[in-house]
Amino acid sequence: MSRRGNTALVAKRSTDRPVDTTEIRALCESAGLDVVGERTQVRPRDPTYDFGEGAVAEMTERVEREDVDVLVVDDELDPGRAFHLEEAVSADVIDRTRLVLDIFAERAETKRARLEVRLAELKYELPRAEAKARRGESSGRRGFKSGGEEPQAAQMRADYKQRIKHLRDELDQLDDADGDLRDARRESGFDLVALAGYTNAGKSTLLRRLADDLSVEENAVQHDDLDDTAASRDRLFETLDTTTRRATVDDHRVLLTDTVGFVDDLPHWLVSSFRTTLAAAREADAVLLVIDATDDPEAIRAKVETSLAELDDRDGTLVPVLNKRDEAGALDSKRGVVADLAGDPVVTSATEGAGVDALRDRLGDALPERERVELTVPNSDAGNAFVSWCHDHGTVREIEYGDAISFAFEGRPEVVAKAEGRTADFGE
Ligand SMILES: Nc1nc2c(ncn2[C@@H]2O[C@H](COP(=O)(O)OP(=O)(O)OP(=O)(O)O)[C@@H](O)[C@H]2O)c(=O)[nH]1
Ligand SMILES: [Mg+2]
Repeated sequence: MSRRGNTALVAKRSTDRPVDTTEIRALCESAGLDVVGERTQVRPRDPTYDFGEGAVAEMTERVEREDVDVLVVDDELDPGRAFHLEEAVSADVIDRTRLVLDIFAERAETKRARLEVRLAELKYELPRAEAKARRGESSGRRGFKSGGEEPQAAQMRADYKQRIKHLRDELDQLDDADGDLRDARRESGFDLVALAGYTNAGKSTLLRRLADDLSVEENAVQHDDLDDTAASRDRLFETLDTTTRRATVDDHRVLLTDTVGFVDDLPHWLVSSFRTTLAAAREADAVLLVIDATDDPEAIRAKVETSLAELDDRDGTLVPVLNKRDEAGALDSKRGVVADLAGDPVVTSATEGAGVDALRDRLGDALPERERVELTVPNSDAGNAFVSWCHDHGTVREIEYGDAISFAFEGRPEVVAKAEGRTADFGE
């Protein structure tokens, strides 16, 4: 972040009372800003400043008096309003989207997350750069060229578009690679489970509860945020990169993937920049939708509705999880709200471990049906090697060794089909 300092004043305008600044303050904190005060206003959007002139004058005075570096506006500001406001208050003005982008940029660790953040930033910057170019052109250079656009502005737009296209292409390639990786994982006998839900709901904490001690992580993440620092910090968007760990659920070998949390009021183009992390959820065999039980029932309703819309075209079964029961107070109505929208939730406390066994049971039921076949192979080196392969790709039961080895094998249908194909190779 290229700001001078981190002292922030929060400003929020709304047409409805009360004007709630809880979330924008939490976002500021996540961005490392020190919020020294707030100015809220109930009124329609002002065409020049977003806020009314009186509020702007007051904010200007506070910026001066309290040495504020940044005015954080809880709204998406169009380029014109942002410019006017910045001129008026003499501080950096950051809108909600920019703030979220700053947090994303700071958290992004994998190549994918960095590309996604950069893509989102370019999409955010393009209209603002255009507005700036227009302001520059309208002051003094008007009439320089008759008709058409100023060459500089046109060139700038073309550059942005080119960079955006380039990033999209790179991300598409990563997507393809991800799809291939998911196929390979399924063929290796893993069921794929994703954790989705709003930021701060407890997804990563729950993932740690469910995961086997032994973790496999092939996600080029340099430092594993799941281990010693894992006493989960209460910051939003703690998880920006998807992280995958192994778990065992009812004999199913499972890969659990954590995803970036949803947040309200983000423009759609920003959410779509992070579509690849959502792909992990959409294409999983089961999705744990983690819901923060400390929210009030109405907030829970709104969040579950949004989450379901994001996951609308998913392939797998959805398992709702109402987490943080240790802090949530009365649960009946909250549970009812979730049950109405998404089915009866499993109630958990990820920090205390309560409900985790029940969650494993529900997850076991949600995973794809497994097939079972009876197999017989020669009791030879090749036969024994095949049995080890079966252990690695599914569940081996009722094994008997004699002249031949016979056993029951259970696994994902594609794995069972492959196993049957391989027994055919033993001839006879
Ligand atoms: N009291 C209580 N706190 C919890 C519980 N589960 C998680 N938390 C806390 O909630 C905060 C957020 O937990 P995370 O697991 O990081 O949440 P997340 O959903 O992964 O958040 P993002 O990565 O930002 O999307 C942390 O401070 C956790 O310790 C719970 O069951 N009870
Ligand atoms: Mg997380």
